[in-house]
Amino acid sequence: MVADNAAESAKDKTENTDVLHSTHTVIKNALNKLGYPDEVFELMKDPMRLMTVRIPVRMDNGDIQIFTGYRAQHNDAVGPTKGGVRFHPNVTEKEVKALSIWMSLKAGIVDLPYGGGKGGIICDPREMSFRELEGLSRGYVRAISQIVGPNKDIPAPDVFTNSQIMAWMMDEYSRIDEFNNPGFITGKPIVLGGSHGRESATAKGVTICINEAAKKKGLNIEGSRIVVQGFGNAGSFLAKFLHDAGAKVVGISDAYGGLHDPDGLDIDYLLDRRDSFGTVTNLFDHTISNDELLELDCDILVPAAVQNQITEQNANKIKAGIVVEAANGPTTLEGTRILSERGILLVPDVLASSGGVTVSYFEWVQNNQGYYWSAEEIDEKLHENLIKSFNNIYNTSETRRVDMRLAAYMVGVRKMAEAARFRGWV
Ligand SMILES: NC(=O)C1=CN([C@@H]2O[C@H](COP(=O)(O)OP(=O)(O)OC[C@H]3O[C@@H](n4cnc5c(N)ncnc54)[C@H](O)[C@@H]3O)[C@@H](O)[C@H]2O)C=CC1
Ligand SMILES: O=C(O)CCC(=O)C(=O)O
Repeated sequence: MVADNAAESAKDKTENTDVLHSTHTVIKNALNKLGYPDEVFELMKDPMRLMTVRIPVRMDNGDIQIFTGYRAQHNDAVGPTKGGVRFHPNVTEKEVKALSIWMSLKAGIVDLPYGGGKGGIICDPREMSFRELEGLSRGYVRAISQIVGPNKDIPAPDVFTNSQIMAWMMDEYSRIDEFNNPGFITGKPIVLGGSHGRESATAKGVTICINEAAKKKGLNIEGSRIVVQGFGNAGSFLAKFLHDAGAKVVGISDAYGGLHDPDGLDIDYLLDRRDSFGTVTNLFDHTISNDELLELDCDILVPAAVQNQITEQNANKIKAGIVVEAANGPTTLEGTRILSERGILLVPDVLASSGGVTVSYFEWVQNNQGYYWSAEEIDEKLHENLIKSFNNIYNTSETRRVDMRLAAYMVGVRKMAEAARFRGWV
C-alpha cells in the first residue's frame, strides 16, 4: 500500500528507493492538500498509456540484438504529452512511468500546454557504434510511430541521448509520415529546426533557480562554492554558467568518480576534455567517489546525474545550505525530510530542471509557426517563466508551510486536475 505522506514512509525500516512509490506519495499528499477526491489520484497515479516495444538491431559483428524500449504517456488532459527519451542500461518500466508523471508536473509548474510523456531504451550507448545507435534510434521511432506525433506526444533528449539522436528520430518519423515534420521531436540540431538555447536550457533553468534560491538565503553567487554531480548536458553547462558568474566550482563528477579542488576546478579545461557522454574523470589519477563528492564542504550542491543519490544514509552529512535538483529524482523521500528538517533549501527537480522542456516548448512553437526567434528572445522568455515559477512555488511553500517539493507538486497537479475535471474524466 502507498504510504500517505513522507512522515509515514519515514517509519519504514528500510528506505524505499522506488521512484514511482515516492512520486505517488507526494502526489497523493498534494491532491489531499488541494482538496481533490481520491479518484483524481487514481487517475494520476499511472500513465494513461504505456507501450513496450522490442527493437531488433543488426550489430556491427553481424548479429541481431533485440532491445527493449518503453514510451509512457502520463496524461493528455491539458494537451499532447511531452518528454525525453533515455538510453541507459538501468531503464525500467517503473522508472519511465515515474519520469512521465514528473513531466506532467513540470508542464503544470511552468504552465505549458502539455501533459507528461517519457521514453527509454535498455541499452548502453557507450558500448555501441554510431551506426548501431542510428539503427536503434530509427527502430524505436518505427516501433512507437503510431502513438507519437507533433499533436500527440513529442519526444526530446534525456540521459545519453543528444541532438544527433533527435535528428535520426526526426528523419525516420518524417519518412513514415511522408513529409518533413520537425515538430515531432525537440532538441534537434539548429539546421533541422532546433531552437537556439535548447542545448543549454536545462542548465540555464537550474542557474536561474540557483540565483533565486541564493537571494532567499542571502548568499552571493560570486565566490560561493559549488559541487555538481554529473558532467553531461545538464551538469557541464551548469558548471560553466556558474564558473562564468564568479562562483568556485570545487567538485564535479561523472559515472566513474569525482574531482575535487577547494580552490576551484578549471572548468573550461574539463569542458574541453569531456566526451560526448559527459565522461572526464577517467583522465585523472586522483579521483574521489560520488558518495564523497556529495558530502564535500560547499554552499550549493547540484545533483545532475541519476536518481536516489541523497538518501537517509547521507542526508545528514550534506554540508551545502542549498540543494538544487538538476537531475530527475536525485533525493529520496527520507532524504527530502532530513534536508528539510535541517533547514537546507531544497529546490525540487520538477521545478529546477524544467528549463529543458520550457525551451523544447519554444522549439515546438517555432516549428509550428515556421518562424524562428533569436537566442536573446529565447533567453528572455526562459528567464521570465522560470523566475515566476520559482517564486510561485517558494511562496506556496511559505504560505502553506510545506517543503518546496510538496509545494511544487501542489502547483504542478492543479492544471491537469482541472483540465481532467472540465473534460468530465473525474
Ligand atoms: N537533458 C535534458 O534536457 C534534461 C535532463 N534532465 C535530467 O538531468 C540528469 C542528467 O541528464 P543529462 O545531463 O541530460 O544526461 P547526460 O547523458 O548528458 O549526462 C549524464 C551525466 O551523469 C553521469 N552519470 C551517469 N550515471 C551516473 C552515476 N551513477 N553516478 C554519477 N554520475 C553518473 C554521466 O557520466 C554524465 O556525466 C538526468 O536525471 C536527466 O533526466 C532533466 C531535465 C532535462
Ligand atoms: O525537453 C523535453 O521535452 C523534455 C525534457 C525532459 O525529458 C525532462 O525534463 O526530464
